[in-house]
Amino acid sequence: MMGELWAQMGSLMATVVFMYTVFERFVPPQFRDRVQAYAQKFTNHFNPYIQITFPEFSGERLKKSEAYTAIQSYLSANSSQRAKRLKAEVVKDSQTPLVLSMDDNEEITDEFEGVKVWWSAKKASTNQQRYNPFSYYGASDEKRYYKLTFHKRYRDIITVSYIKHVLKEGKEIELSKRQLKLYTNNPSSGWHGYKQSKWSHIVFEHPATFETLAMDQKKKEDILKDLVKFKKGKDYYAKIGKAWKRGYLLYGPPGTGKSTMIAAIANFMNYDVYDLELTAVKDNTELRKLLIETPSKSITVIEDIDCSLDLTGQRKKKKEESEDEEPKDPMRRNEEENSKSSKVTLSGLLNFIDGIWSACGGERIIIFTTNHVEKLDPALIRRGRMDKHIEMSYCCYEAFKVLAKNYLDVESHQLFGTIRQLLVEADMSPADVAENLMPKSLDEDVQTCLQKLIKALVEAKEEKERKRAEEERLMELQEKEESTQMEENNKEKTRENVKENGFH
Ligand SMILES: Nc1ncnc2c1ncn2[C@@H]1O[C@H](COP(=O)(O)OP(=O)(O)OP(=O)(O)O)[C@@H](O)[C@H]1O
Ligand SMILES: [Mg+2]
Repeated sequence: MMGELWAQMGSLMATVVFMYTVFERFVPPQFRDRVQAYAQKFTNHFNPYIQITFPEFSGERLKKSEAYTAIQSYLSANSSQRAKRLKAEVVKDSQTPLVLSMDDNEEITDEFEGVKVWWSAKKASTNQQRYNPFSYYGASDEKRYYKLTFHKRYRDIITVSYIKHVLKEGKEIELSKRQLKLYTNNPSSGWHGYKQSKWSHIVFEHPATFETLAMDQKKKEDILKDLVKFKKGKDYYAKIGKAWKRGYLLYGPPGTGKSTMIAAIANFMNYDVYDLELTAVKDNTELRKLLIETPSKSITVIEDIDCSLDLTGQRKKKKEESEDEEPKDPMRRNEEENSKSSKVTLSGLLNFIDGIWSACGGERIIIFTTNHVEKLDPALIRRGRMDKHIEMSYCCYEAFKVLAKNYLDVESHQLFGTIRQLLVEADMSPADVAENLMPKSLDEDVQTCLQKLIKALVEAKEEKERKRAEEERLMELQEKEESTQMEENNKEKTRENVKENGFH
């Protein structure tokens, strides 16, 4: 039986070799293309399978194809179990340094809605014999590509749904595996020249997560729900005709976890962070250039927005000017306007966030933080612009319990009751609570750390009471002064009346 099969294969091979020799010998080169095309047509007529290739490099400038990379990730996720020959590569910017993918000429099968397809990784050498120093494929001029084969009966399902599904999943796998980055803006003096760019980055490795973030549980769940809704909201935002972006304003006293929350959001969403230092931005034009370079799936952060700029200045100045009775010297006015236009302004920032920026790529989050929400211009924080205002407050009992679990690995203790009471009476930031909870030496046990915190809380409570008493004293003093002043004014008025009317 086997012998017969070998004999048949041998004669088939011989026929192929014979036909190839005839083709090379007798068909003149100018007709070879045409003969090949006819032969292809002939075989296609009987071949029920369709093949699609996805080359590694495409386009005129031979850019690495996004589709190829996405397919590679998609296939890698499965091929390490299914393919027998694997290729191990060290991939830059990935959480797992060694990535396994199917080796050249290896084939695996996949199934989609009951349809079977075949994927193979191929490598072809180009005809270029000469060494080409500008080649994208390296000295050997090898072209790699993936080949997808399926039955022509399933043409629609594969070309319409399956390929879309592969690319989407591949991209998601890529994103979940990549290392997050923290970008900071370079001063514009360094924007030009070789290899200079507007943003510099380092690997973002902040360990903060929503589990370790100490805050009111309900508030935390609320934020998480909001983020999940945003992540899945592509179609929803398109339906309502709104740009797919979300603005958060985090406000609260120092050390209450605003920056920690940003890190937790980045880790949860798997987004890069673009930390925009406004004081290093010269004017609105520069601001636009920086913002336009932030990609989708990113968080743009502007910390301490109240300190970065006098964002309310412009509006106030305008008002003061209109109240000014004397018109200004035109030269001075010109100078002032020039200096104004060469700065980053509130309106420049807002116009850009609301306008063009929203149109260039979705899935972006912008976060402002401030210690003084009351100082911000209402225009900056109105709804629609900053979708969610999140107050990060002094440590409450629930937040303390998270910190005690994080720092001391305890969930209950007899001192918790005292601490609960003191947290209501004293104002202490989670940063200070954490600092007191952290054991400073090996012989500091849970009891010692909790007592340390109680002592600090008692001091904070006394300090708060002292401050309140001082404020009350000042208020009383001010009220007294005002009433004396009013009495004086009344007396003055009576004296004037007496003078004018001439009677007592
Ligand atoms: N809510 C919190 N949960 C967990 N850790 C916290 C929290 N708040 C503060 N911390 C701890 O305190 C440190 C300082 O907190 P963070 O920098 O997030 O405060 P912030 O609100 O951004 O302060 P600032 O207003 O000064 O920028 C963090 O490194 C973290 O360890
Ligand atoms: Mg901060």
